[in-house]
Amino acid sequence: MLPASFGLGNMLRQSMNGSDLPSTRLLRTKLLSDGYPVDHNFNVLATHLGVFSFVDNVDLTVLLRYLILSDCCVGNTPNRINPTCIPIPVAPDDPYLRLTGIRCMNLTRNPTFQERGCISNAMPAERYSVTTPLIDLSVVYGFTNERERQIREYKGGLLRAEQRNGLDYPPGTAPVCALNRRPIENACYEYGDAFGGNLLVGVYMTAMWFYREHNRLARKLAEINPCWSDQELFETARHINIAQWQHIFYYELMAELLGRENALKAGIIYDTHGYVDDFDERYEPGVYHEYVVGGRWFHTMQDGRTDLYSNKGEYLGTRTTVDDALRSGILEVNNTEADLTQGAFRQGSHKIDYVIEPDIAERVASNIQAALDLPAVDMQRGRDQGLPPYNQYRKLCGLPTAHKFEDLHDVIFPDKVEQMRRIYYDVDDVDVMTAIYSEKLIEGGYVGPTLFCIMRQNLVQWRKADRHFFEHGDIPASLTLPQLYEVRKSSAARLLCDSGDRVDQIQPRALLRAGRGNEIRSCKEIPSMDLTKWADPQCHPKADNKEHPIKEQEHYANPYLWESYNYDKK
Ligand code: HEM
Repeated sequence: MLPASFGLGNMLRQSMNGSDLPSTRLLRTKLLSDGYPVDHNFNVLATHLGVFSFVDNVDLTVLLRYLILSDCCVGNTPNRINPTCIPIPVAPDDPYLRLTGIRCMNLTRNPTFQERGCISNAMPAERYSVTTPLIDLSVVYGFTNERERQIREYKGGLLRAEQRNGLDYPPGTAPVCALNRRPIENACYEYGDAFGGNLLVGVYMTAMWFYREHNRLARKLAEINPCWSDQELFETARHINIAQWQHIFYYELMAELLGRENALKAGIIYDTHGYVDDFDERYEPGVYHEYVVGGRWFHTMQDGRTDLYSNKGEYLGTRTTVDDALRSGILEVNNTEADLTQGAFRQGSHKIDYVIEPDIAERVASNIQAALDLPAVDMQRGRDQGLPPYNQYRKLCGLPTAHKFEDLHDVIFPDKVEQMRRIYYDVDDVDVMTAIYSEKLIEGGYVGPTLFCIMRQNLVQWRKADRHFFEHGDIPASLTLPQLYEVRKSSAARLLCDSGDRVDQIQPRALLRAGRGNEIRSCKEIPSMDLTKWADPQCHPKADNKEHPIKEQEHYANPYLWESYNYDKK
């Protein structure tokens, strides 16, 4: 969003006085605390879909570099010689690590286009990422034609799957889970993106639901259109699957996190039953550096525990979330997938605030590294990706430039500003990610004003840049209006009912805690898509194929998702 800011030779930006910027571990421990508060609004399913959405549009292969291969903390001292090293110093009086002797956290720079010889070293370092930078289920389908060929069955439009207990599973042969130094349980799934897809529990559960959902859609479409080829079935199932993911992502997850009213005003979502033709060929599909750095704010909502529940709602136990990274095989041990799925919509997420769950703050790399503080890494990544100081984003986002620390009081709590004043040399040194972790939340949303401004820019850009965005009606491949109307019935609740492991009841707004107005109820009461709207006249020559007009009272395809908004309007 803004020109990159690096030091000489693309090293990390320096402080206004020419010294290194302060340790992000120091900033993190002074500004954010460790603790266990539970959110009253969101549940763990929102976290799962959130992290899945990021893996859908950016890759985390940088982890392979520093978790497995590098040592940027030789002898517990930050390595300043190796240019790929950006370790985080730990102060001797660190509140948690003072007794351990750990004085350095291992971290390497993101891979860049420069390293691959694609652009000159004289240009600002540019992060290299291989995933498609759109909301397009690339975790499930992959991001190359070659990978798509590997995961397709080439029969009935299906993705390759093994059937166990009446459920589809992708083949379980991906070698990537060997990176977790724990016993490998049976499977590590061949999702389209095998690394990203198996990475974290939220990702491999969500990838599983959408993988199965593809096959469910393909089988239904084959019943409706027996004359369709494998290719037609595959393309249409994938089109519907991506369309419903975009609907869930924009109208359910983002609408709740940013505030529905805010998202409407910003042109992120629309209050309409028709098409939204906002495709604009001047916009390029892409992910802003600020979006993937700023999005890390949601690490605050990540719980360190993933609870197991029976489908009657009885608490069965809990798992340590960070230990389950790269360990998707656990899903098929006993009833783990079914129990974690129940837990996902019954367990409150970690509260979205300034307190970080201790495992996320102290040992996010599980047993692979002695200590790793994720929010500190998040702040360091802002520097690694060349984000200029916070003051420049204030200007970009319509806030006045701060000339002294006290000027930050408009959007940051005074006690946090006071900490910043003590740690930074100059107000122009303040990192944008440090500020995102410190800003007061906007009215009706769960992000501060700078992150809102950043997310708005990317979310609007994705809609405008993606010719195939589900609400666009102006290309031959667009959904017809009756089909669009069906996609607008989709929801996370329906996805779990159709493609989760043994879900027969759920609350309609499944990302939110169950309770009054959002009671857990039978899946029969959760709106579902009518796939006969995809019936092909060529397979049904005698049928009445006229399109039926949509009635006004059917305005909102899934009334549950708009409930809070209509309530607020009243
Ligand atoms: C078990 C839970 C989670 C763990 C263990 C985890 C861990 C990580 C790690 C290790 C990184 C890379 C750190 C680096 O830059 O070197 C990362 C990046 C990131 N995470 Fe998480 N995370 C979790 C949940 C979430 C959630 C719930 C969200 C958002 C809803 C999220 C959003 C992000 C984003 C946006 C990035 C940056 C991606 C990139 O730049 O490639 N994470 N996370």
